[in-house]
Amino acid sequence: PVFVKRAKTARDNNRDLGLCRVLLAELERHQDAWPFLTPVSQKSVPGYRKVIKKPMDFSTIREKLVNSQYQNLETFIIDVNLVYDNCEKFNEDNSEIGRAGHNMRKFFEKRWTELLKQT
Ligand SMILES: Cn1cc(C(=O)NCCN2CCCC2)ccc1=O
Repeated sequence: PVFVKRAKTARDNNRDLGLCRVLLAELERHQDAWPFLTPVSQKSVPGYRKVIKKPMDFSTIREKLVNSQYQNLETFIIDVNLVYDNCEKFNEDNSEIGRAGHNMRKFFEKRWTELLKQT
């Protein structure tokens, strides 16, 4: 009957750490990465500290990856998406940084789905 649970097939996570390294390297060298390479300066960007509760940037993600602070691919993807969500919250879509955020999110979505489809 339809309600009989089928055994969940776990996906093979053995390549995930390498995948995170590849993905992060591609994000860091993307031409639209410049607003996200280092933490937003809470001193020189008025309002940032108050508005953005969980700041995140590529150098912080790099630090966490190097220090084995990501449990799995999911927690890595959550941090990358936090970069883009913070950017959307703080910047107009029609602004230099707002557009860079949309471009970077699109690029990331495309690349991790491509890499995950790879056998
Ligand atoms: C993601 N984000 C970034 C900024 C920002 O100004 N980043 C510094 C960019 N500069 C580039 C060369 C030195 C620093 C402001 C708001 C925001 O949401």
